Amino acid sequence: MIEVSNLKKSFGALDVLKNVSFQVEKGEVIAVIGPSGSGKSTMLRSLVHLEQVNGGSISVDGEYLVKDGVYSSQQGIKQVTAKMGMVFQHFHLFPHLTVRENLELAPRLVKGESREDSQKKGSELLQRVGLQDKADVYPANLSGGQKQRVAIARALMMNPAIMLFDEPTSALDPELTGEVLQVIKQLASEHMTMIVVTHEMGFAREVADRIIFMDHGEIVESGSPDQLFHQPRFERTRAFLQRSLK
Ligand SMILES: Nc1ncnc2c1ncn2[C@@H]1O[C@H](COP(=O)(O)OP(=O)(O)OP(=O)(O)O)[C@@H](O)[C@H]1O
Repeated sequence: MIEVSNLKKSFGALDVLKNVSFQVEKGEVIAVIGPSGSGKSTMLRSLVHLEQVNGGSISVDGEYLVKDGVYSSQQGIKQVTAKMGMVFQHFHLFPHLTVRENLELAPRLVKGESREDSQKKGSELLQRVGLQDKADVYPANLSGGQKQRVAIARALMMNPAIMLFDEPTSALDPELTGEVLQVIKQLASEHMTMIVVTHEMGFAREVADRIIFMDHGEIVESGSPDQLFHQPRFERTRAFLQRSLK
């Protein structure tokens, strides 16, 4: 359903993505791992047009965001990016809005949903992430784990077909990562299509259907967690895993 081919992205003279290609099927959970600076975030951000690529193609369900380096019309870009919800490392909640208002803003403004509909959906999603009692609280009064769960609920408000997570637990104290990973696991069990950039190897092993290992702007190896964690032929991923577990 997501098809990425020969993606290229440079920042000045720095080639950050070099011919990145992969596909994600409906319902698949992909974990993207790799050293710092390998291009994981840039790849993810390119999918939702937060980065403009220099070449290659991205399509979702056959609709192109960019084809051979040429972007679709504004309308086309909107249609493709609307299929994806994104969750960032640093939450990106609106600080001047309550939790409920953070959730309801985009559905009302972008989709023109009625107050009644967005309130109903907001309450359901807050319940789902275990924060029904925080609806009228401002982000400053939430823990990092709670903020991230609000960010996930906010992304789900737009009914995305695909959820993208960019290191969703990296900014959290270790004791708060579990509550966020639990919500992502719940989505995986409901067969939400997801791409999760993560440094949480245990999570990648447990939840991902497939792991993509990126290094220096390339997908170096990819396979099931079992393959990557245990088979000798995936030696570069294994070497990385051993380094990161030290
Ligand atoms: N806006 C930018 N301008 C210039 N260079 C950038 C920009 N964004 C990213 N880079 C560079 O691109 C490279 C890849 O960055 P990216 O954030 O995609 O890596 P990453 O694999 O997600 O790293 P990390 O795990 O540390 O988040 C890095 O060398 C980074 O410094």
